[in-house]
Amino acid sequence: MAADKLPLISVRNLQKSFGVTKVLRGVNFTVSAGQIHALLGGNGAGKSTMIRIITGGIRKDDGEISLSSQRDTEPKIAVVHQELALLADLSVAENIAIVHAASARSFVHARKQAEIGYKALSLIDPHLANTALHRRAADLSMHEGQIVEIARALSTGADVIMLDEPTANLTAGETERLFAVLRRLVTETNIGIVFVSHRMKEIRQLCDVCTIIRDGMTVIDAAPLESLTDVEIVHHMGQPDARNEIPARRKIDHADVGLVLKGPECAVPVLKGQILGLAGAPAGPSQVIALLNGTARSSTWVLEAEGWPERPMSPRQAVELGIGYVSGDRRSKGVLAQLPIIDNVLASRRVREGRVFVRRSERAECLDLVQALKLKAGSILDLPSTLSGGNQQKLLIARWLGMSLRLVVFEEPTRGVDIGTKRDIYELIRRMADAGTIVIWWSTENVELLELCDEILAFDTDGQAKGLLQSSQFNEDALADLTGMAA
Ligand SMILES: Nc1ncnc2c1ncn2[C@@H]1O[C@H](COP(=O)(O)OP(=O)(O)OP(=O)(O)O)[C@@H](O)[C@H]1O
Repeated sequence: MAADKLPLISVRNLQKSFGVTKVLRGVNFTVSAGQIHALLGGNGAGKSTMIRIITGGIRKDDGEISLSSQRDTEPKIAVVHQELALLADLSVAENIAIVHAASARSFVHARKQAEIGYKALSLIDPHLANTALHRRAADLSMHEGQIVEIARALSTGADVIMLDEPTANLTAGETERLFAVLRRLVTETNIGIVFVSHRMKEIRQLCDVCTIIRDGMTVIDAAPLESLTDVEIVHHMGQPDARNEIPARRKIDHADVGLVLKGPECAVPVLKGQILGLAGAPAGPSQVIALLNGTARSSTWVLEAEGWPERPMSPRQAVELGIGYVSGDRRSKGVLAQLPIIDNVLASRRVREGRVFVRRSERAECLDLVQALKLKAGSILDLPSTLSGGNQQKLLIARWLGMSLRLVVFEEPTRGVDIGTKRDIYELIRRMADAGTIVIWWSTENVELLELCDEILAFDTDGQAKGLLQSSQFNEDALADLTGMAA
């Protein structure tokens, strides 16, 4: 067998149940050396469960797994999960170096840690490499944490690196750099890479082959990507309607200004029912978002809207004013991990209406919302941790569905969401806007902003607002230029 085709991971007929739910029903998966392998499937198909079994996080019920290395060492697999897994009290350098086990102890080794951290980080973010090595992981933004985790995985010297939705939260420029590094690693060191993503454009840009899992079974096994069209891929994933067009927009009344966002040297009027996209690195959009969701303690941005203060003083006040917010950081700012799905879904209604006692009708109310989003859950009394990543994201959106809101703020709402569900979410966003709600939406996926928004406010990497694009001026290059991310 040619060295570059050596199977590094070989999974045959993998089976796994959680209680009575059979999640994996015969998964085959082969990752070869020198290959970037797209692992595809709808939300809840079983991708993360398989990864957790391969890496020893949970036990299989049945099936064969064999791992090989190209060196004379134990095979090593590094994973970047959808949810960040940094040790909050350790520094960035310590977090990166910790995977190099024996070197994480003495003073000399502390210097070594900084060296390892610097080398790893400068692969994708030279600025972070120069500034963040000694910061505590707890003080990093989600975006910075994501970069640190990826850098850590890249620095392990693993035979296979698995990346689960790594580009959510990365800007276009960072994604470009990451892809270049991955390609270089594969060419120079002949490792295998597994890329789990729902972003078709990126999959095509980066990957050589794909495996598609549907309802816990492999339906396409390591096929070259060029042998499948997008429509075929989506069809194999069991999402026949995924390429439906989003219905045309209702006409917006241009005299009907709902609020004005006032920033340093700019004022952006936003019409009722308008979808305003925020594009660019998080520095700028996160200031606007913090202003709107009531978490900004001081801000260079203020609001001007009838009956509203310049700045909501707390998240509670924001909800009471009729402002909804879907956080991009679902683990620490979104999902209420200790409460069942029903409480998670109904949380904002309860805050808004000051409900203290749980109403009997709430069960039906929750089931309606779960159904409207096709949220795949065993029972609404289960904890959110039993949901797949994409379904946890739907849970956060369900929270605001059907509520009468003046404004809703979305932060990467399609993060980890499969292609079919993305279209459902786009439609929901459109419907909210058509009902007169202002939608403010930050996404790092410029393509979706260009498809759905009426206007896009672009920020450069330093957080300065650089321009407001009207829909007639929309194109990818203009947006890349304004956000300072032209390739
Ligand atoms: N501990 C658990 N208990 C019960 N069910 C679980 C548990 N972990 C996962 N599941 C279920 O297993 C199914 C597969 O989940 P998994 O996370 O593997 O999907 P996925 O393909 O990675 O989806 P996504 O694209 O949304 O991340 C889901 O329906 C999920 O609800």
